[in-house]
Amino acid sequence: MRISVAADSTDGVAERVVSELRRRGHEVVTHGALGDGERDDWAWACELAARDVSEGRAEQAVVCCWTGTGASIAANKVPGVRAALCVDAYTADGARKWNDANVLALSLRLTSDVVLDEILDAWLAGRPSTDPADVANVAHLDAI
Ligand SMILES: O=C(CO)[C@H](O)[C@H](O)COP(=O)(O)O
Repeated sequence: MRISVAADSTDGVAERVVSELRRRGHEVVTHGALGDGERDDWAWACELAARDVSEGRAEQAVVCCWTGTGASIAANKVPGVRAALCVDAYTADGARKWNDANVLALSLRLTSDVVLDEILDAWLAGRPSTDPADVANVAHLDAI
């Protein structure tokens, strides 16, 4: 899968996100501090990754900032993006299952290497629920 990754810093797990995704066989596009001379402020970097998803250049994205909050807010401003700030495997699994999230937001501060691996395992294995109530909730997001 083609996955766009953005971060406002290379602190913490940002570079590990890229290496882990590549190790698992994914094609990774990078933005912000991980990119090549792009503006690395979180709002700009995370917008670029979210636009990759929205405009079909990537199937999913991972956006990172110190708290993860700004990254998720920026990504969620982009039409068609459902970004979820995930702190563990449970929230990552739920984000894929119940929210059909297409952008994973991470806190560089909170996410240890071990927790990152668990989040990526759950996120990449996760599939959207086909329960009609879940499908209706996700469909309503476009109407809000
Ligand atoms: O968590 C963040 C935004 O939600 C940023 O990473 C945090 O504000 C630090 O940014 P900067 O290094 O530019 O001061």
